[in-house]
Amino acid sequence: MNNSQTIDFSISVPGKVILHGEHSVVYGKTALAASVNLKTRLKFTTNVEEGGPKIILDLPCIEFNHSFHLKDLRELFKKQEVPLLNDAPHRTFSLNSPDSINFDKHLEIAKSFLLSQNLPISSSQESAVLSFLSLFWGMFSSVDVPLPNCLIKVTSELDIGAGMGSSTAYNISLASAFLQYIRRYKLKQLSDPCEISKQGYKSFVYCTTDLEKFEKEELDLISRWGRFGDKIMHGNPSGIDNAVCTYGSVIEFRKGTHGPDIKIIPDPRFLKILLVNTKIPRNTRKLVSNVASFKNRYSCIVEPILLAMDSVALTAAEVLRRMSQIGENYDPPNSNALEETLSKEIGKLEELIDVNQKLLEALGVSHDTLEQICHIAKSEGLHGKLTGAGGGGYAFVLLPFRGYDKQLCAVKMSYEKNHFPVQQVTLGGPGVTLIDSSLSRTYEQRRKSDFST
Ligand SMILES: Nc1ncnc2c1ncn2[C@@H]1O[C@H](COP(=O)(O)OP(=O)(O)OP(=O)(O)O)[C@@H](O)[C@H]1O
Ligand SMILES: C[C@@](O)(CCO)CC(=O)[O-]
Repeated sequence: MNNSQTIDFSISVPGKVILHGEHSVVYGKTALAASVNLKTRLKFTTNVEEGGPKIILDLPCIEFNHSFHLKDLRELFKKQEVPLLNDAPHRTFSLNSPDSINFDKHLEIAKSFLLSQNLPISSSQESAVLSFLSLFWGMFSSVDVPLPNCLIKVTSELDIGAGMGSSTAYNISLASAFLQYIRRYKLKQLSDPCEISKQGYKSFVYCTTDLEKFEKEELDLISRWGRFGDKIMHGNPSGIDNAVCTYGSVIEFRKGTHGPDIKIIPDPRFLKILLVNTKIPRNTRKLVSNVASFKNRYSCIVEPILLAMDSVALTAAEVLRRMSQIGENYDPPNSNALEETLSKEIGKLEELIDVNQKLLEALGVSHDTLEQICHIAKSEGLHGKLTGAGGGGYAFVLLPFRGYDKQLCAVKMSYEKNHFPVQQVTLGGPGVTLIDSSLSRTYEQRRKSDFST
């Protein structure tokens, strides 16, 4: 690849809704989450001119725009190697080993770099920029690829800080963009294995067959780096958010000592929800730490609550699997019996939603406003619960299989009267999606020159 050739591409990443298992997933219990049709989008363009090589980071959602000069970033790379756990040597590190980074030290160095930039910055901007710097430094330090002179712009349809995974979608979009740039720069011959590590680092032989999409192993890598970025906002995230934003669809997730156990449930096409925004800001890290301290103080009470949450998630996963199967055979108008079964299955999901909301309340992560929203749903025969870390943010209300127009209209009116914004969303759908327009152009040029010779 020629250095002066422009690379531009877009990445889109969905937000997420946790259906069951928020908080209990942190303690190794099962959780269920789905992607939503609201996205974060990243636009990456190389070769920005004016004022020397730099990376322009444009984040309109949090009103941040700054140019980082490449010479400053190069200094950071030269002065300091990425710190590894147990002071392991750098020959043990590659792009494939985000988990071997000493995160606290890494973050400390990124913070002092940010301080040296002398930027007036809010706490939300600080988290986003630290994620950018940490991912950038972590992902580029071991690879034999020059730093990109580029513009990175991230926009989003997701509300920020409300439990819809905006931070994860942001981190996953950055990790995907850095990986795409590295692939575009390094992989000249598709399908040929290529060493991408610099000398002095652990060998990482990379191979891909398609630069216009990410393969399973590449998605796994993106998800692991996304979780690395999430640590800045969340402390020690369970990994469910990065998994669902990366792979999309509906996933059953459980943490494990050797990586998470992730089962993808084929899109249960009849799942529709109404998202209701409390407009109450909350902080995921704080809520997770409140539950930890509650559990420390009352382990014998909290443990059974977490166990009950596990059973709720496992039972709901079985219901969703049955719904997916029904979906495969569904052929209206000849499916009366299937429709009856579907309504019954959705009825079970409603019961599980009610149980879980009570359990979350007992854990101390609900809020009067979230309960008011669930109460309004109940008054119209519908069922809702908080989603994500709780304490504010969003609740969701499950919509029945059909015939819910009157109820929907009534709850929407009540929510609007109480100034809670609502949005109807579809669950499931794709995870990270890549559109590389410069690649299509390159192929087009290649095709043209093939014809002319
Ligand atoms: N589009 C974006 N542009 C820049 N920064 C973003 C963007 N989306 C999220 N962020 C960063 O993520 C932070 C919000 O993270 P937080 O975990 O509190 O909320 P969330 O991800 O929306 O909710 P949850 O993690 O519970 O699903 C913001 O303060 C900002 O630093
Ligand atoms: C509250 C929590 O369970 C979900 C946040 O989206 C935290 C986590 O899983 O890391």
